[in-house]
Amino acid sequence: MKKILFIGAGSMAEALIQGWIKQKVFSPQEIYVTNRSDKERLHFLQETYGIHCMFDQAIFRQADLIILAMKPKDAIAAMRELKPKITAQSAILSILAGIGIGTITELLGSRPVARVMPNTSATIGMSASGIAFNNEVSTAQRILFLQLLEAVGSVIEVEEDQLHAVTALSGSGPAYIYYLMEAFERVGTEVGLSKDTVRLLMTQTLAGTAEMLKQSVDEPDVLRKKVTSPGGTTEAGIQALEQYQFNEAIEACIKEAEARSRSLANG
Ligand SMILES: NC(=O)C1=CN([C@@H]2O[C@H](COP(=O)(O)OP(=O)(O)OC[C@H]3O[C@@H](n4cnc5c(N)ncnc54)[C@H](OP(=O)(O)O)[C@@H]3O)[C@@H](O)[C@H]2O)C=CC1
Ligand SMILES: O=C(O)[C@@H]1CCC=N1
Repeated sequence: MKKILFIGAGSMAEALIQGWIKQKVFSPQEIYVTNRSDKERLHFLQETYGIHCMFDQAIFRQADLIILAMKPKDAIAAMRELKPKITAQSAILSILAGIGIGTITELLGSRPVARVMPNTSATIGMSASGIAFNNEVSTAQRILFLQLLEAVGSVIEVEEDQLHAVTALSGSGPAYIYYLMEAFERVGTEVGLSKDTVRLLMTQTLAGTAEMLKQSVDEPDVLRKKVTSPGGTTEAGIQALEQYQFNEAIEACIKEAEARSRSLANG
């Protein structure tokens, strides 16, 4: 029986807990969760998933794996608080945006650390995660960390510095798509459809488009041109996107998010 300890009980901790329980990676009895002060939240998680939220402090010393899942702005204080409670035997899996492995080992001592950037689709086993390791991670631990992320979606190993870009793209990515869906629903209803119909049409369109990109040998621009008839509706739509500087907006979006990830390391 393993002891998996989450420090932080927010939306991303819940996504991983849900995913790991659903995929039977860990049983609820193996999962321990703590936060700063929100008792109601812990009660909810305990009732919903059957995990441990009120437990003996000895668990801190016995944890096989500790997951850092607080906001980056709270991370330094949380790690300072954590250090005296834990032993050298616990490995760390950090999902903190921006905060480097060097900072983590500086505060928690030299130990195996996997720095991961998942996304909230881990809830349904569809996360796209990036991962980087420090040199303390053994081959067996590396395989185990990869399995943990594969259980909740796909995972790709990157250089640690590239995790800022991963954060800007796939970490934040679900929010961009939800924002896009909000716009589709708003405008779709203006042009005569019900919100439910727009949701049905556009979720299937997003899923179908993603699957085409996965299965096709063609680049996105080739696939786009196959949709775009000369003088047709798509051409009119794309011209409007260009007129409203779609490319500039996307460039600013990703670069601002990447820069923010880098700046989160500095508090
Ligand atoms: N949300 C997302 O889509 C993604 C988030 N991440 C990363 O995951 C991390 C968590 O994000 P998210 O789940 O959205 O955050 P939330 O704000 O939902 O949750 C943060 C949690 O951290 C707890 N916390 C704060 N300080 C401490 C402390 N000193 N000791 C113990 N627990 C503490 C909070 O407790 P309390 O409520 O009691 O204050 C809360 O349970 C962030 O670092 C973020 O960058 C990564 C990928 C995607
Ligand atoms: O917004 C954030 O900072 C976190 C990191 C990626 C998704 N959410």
